Amino acid sequence: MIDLRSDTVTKPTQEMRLAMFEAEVGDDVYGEDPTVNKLEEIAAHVLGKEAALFVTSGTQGNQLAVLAQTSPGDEIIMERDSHLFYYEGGAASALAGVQMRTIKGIGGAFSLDSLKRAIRSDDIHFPDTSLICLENTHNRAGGRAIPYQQMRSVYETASSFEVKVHLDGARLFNAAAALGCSAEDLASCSDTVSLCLSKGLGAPAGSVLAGSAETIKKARKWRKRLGGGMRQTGILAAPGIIAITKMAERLTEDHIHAKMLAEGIREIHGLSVVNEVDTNIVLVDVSALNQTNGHILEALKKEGILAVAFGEDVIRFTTHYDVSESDIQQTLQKINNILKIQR
Ligand SMILES: Cc1ncc(COP(=O)(O)O)c(CN[C@H](C(=O)O)[C@H](C)O)c1O
Repeated sequence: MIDLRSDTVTKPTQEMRLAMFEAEVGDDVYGEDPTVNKLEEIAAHVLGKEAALFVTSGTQGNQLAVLAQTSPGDEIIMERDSHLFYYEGGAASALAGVQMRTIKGIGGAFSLDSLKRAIRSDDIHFPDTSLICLENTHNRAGGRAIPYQQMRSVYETASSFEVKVHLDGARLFNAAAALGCSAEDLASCSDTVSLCLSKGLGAPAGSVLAGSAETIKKARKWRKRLGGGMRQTGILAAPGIIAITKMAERLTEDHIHAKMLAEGIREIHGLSVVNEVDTNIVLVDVSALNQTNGHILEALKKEGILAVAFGEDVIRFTTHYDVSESDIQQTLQKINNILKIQR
C-alpha cells in the first residue's frame, strides 16, 4: 500500500525505536522523567519560548493553548477552515466554554481588516476576544505556508488590542522549509505554538506546546485535569527528540515528491490540482470525471493507493517520510490506469 492519506501515518524510524528501547524514564507527573524534560527543553529552545509541554496530540496542544489563555464566555477568532474549528469536535466550546468566531481567509490567512472588524470592542453586550488562532502550514488551504510578514502583522495587530495569539504549528517545520526561515521566526509571531512530532517529523505520537513559563504552567495543570498527566513517557519523548532535532531537514524531500505528484497529475486529462503545492499536500479536483471522489478513492485503494476525500469533489494526497520517489511514479501510473479503464 502507498499510504498518501496523511503524514500522520508515518512510522518511527529504526533510530527512534532504539531510542524508545533505551530511553531513561521517570514519573513525569512528578517532573522526574529525564527524557521528557530534555524534549521539553529542546522544544522550548527550538521554538524560542520560555517553556514547553509534551502533549498527546496536536488537538490536545491546541486545546491546552485555548484553556490556558481564555476564560469561559470569551470569543476566540480563527480562520474558517482551520483545524481548531473544522476538525476538533467543537472542543474549544465543550472544554474551555469559549465561542469560536471564524473569518474566511484566502489561502488560509485572513486580512487585517477582517481581523480588526472581528475583534470585539468593550461593550457589555459583547464577549471578550481573548485569543486569535493561526495555522501554518494551513491544512485545508492545501498545506499552504503563510508568509512570515503576514503572521507578523497579525501578531502586531493582536498585541495592539492586547489579544493573545496561538499558532497551530502542526506542520510548522514544513512551513519554515517552504519559506526559507526558521521555525523560531514563525513561532515569534505567537504567544503559544503547538508542533506535531508525529506527522512529517516521524515520531510515533505526541506534540509539544510552547509559550511563556506562566502559560505552560497553566497548560500543564489543564493537561492533568484532563487526565493527560502520564508517567514514564520518556519512551515516547525519546523519538520526539529525534523528530525535532533530526527530521526537519528532510522535509524538502516530501515537498519535492508532492510537486512531482502534482506535475504528473496536471498532465492527466480530467484532473486538476487546486492548490499551489508549496509543501507536502496535493489537492486534486476530480469533478470533471463525473464521479464522486468516493468512487475514485475506492478504485485507488484497489490499486494499492490510499488517499482521503477533502470536501465533495477533492481528494487530498499527502507525502511524507514513508513515501519514496518510486511510490510517486507508481501512484501516477495507477491513476492513469484507473482513468484509462474508466474511459
Ligand atoms: C493543522 C493541524 N492541526 C492539528 C492537527 C491535529 O493533530 P492530531 O490531534 O491528529 O495529532 C492536525 C491533524 N490533521 C489530520 C490530517 O491532516 O490528516 C486530521 C485532519 O486531523 C492538523 O492537520
